[in-house]
Amino acid sequence: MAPKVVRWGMMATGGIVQTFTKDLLVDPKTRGVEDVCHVVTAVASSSSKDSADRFVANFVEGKQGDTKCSAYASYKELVQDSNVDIIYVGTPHSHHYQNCRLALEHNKPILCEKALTVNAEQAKTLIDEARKRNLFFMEAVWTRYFPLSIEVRQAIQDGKIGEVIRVSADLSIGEIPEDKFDEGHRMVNLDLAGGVLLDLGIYALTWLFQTIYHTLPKEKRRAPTVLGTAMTSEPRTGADEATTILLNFPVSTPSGRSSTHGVASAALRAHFDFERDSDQATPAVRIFGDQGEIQVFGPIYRPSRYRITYRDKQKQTEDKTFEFPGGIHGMSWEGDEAARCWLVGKLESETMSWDESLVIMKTMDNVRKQGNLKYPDDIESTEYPIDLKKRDPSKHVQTENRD
Ligand SMILES: NC(=O)C1=CN([C@@H]2O[C@H](COP(=O)(O)OP(=O)(O)OC[C@H]3O[C@@H](n4cnc5c(N)ncnc54)[C@H](OP(=O)(O)O)[C@@H]3O)[C@@H](O)[C@H]2O)C=CC1
Ligand SMILES: O=C1OC[C@@H](O)[C@H](O)[C@H]1O
Repeated sequence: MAPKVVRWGMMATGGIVQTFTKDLLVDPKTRGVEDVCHVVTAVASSSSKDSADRFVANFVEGKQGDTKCSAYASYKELVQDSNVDIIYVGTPHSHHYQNCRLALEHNKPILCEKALTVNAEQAKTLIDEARKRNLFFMEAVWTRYFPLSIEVRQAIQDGKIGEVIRVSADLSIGEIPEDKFDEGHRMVNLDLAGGVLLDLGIYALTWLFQTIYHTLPKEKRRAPTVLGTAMTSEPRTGADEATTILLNFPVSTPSGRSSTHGVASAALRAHFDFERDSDQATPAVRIFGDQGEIQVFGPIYRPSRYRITYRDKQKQTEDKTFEFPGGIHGMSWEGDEAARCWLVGKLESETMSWDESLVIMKTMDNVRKQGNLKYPDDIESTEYPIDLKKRDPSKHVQTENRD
């Protein structure tokens, strides 16, 4: 049977939208996907029509046969385009709430970049709105859809390492912020909800949640308590440049244990593993079970290798490495998932459910409260519409993507 075609509309023309578009337009058959395929039928830039035109010329034209792609100079025109099935929101997370409200208001399903919003109240408002309007809505946490992540979750559910006692996960990127990011960069700019918690810490939390919380049957999933946090401010902007979090997940195991611990960390100046490309590499995620351990090698947003070691020395250590088929960066799998969900009329993806997005946002709210980290009132607000602070697009520093 011919694959079903899903028509995407891209909201923004920045770094991540470019990467996502490139991945989406790689032939799905290269990754064994036969049921869906993707085209990009519209792109919008809030800075200029020129930027949207350039995007179409560089990333879309010539990559999807005869399918045409419109270029718009406003997000409003994009959400009004009837040739678009689903919108990918790739703006800074400070803007997700306003941008998603706009799309939902025009009855468009959404795949929205992480972090879903700035706070849990905004996330809940969007979820309620999507539910009310019967629209698909998903946080684009790409890593969850990697074959590697699926296998690791399955290994835990199969009991390969016994009961999970503790999980630690780190995403520290080893950059000197004063050299790497000017004060306007989204990584450190509070007006764009900059800082490591929402940008990088969310991956460490993703690993804790997908291995401890998500591997339980739905009715047994309980929000963790936040036992402790440490937060360091970036000297120029006050954004968090290092955050460490200790979580306690309530569980109920056959052996009578009632909690599983999670330790999540993220930082700009430290690095998860300076030896990452050598045979001295150390794992950035460690899932400690009572019968063994699963180690995932970083960067944890795009891991390609894991190892399982066993208490029982008769059992062989297992090492597994993954390829990125068709030369993809790794974002196509979440695109396939969103397309499939939308095609069958699902409102949410099981793998990144509304419940889990919300629990994670609540956890991050709690961490920020303890660290006394606030963003400007307009980006914390649930009011809609708000004209967020104007920027000068000529001063915008576009993110380059790391591998
Ligand atoms: N999943 C992943 O691997 C990654 C996810 N991300 C997430 O994607 C989002 C965007 O990041 P990224 O693409 O790196 O950022 P960029 O700065 O490269 O691009 C963001 C784009 O958003 C649009 N935009 C709208 N309003 C603003 C504003 N006030 N300031 C700046 N840009 C604005 C601009 O596009 P235009 O002018 O065309 O409207 C801009 O190019 C973030 O939420 C981030 O967390 C980022 C990197 C990797
Ligand atoms: O989501 C992300 O993943 C990759 C990182 O390089 C980037 O800063 C972050 O936003």
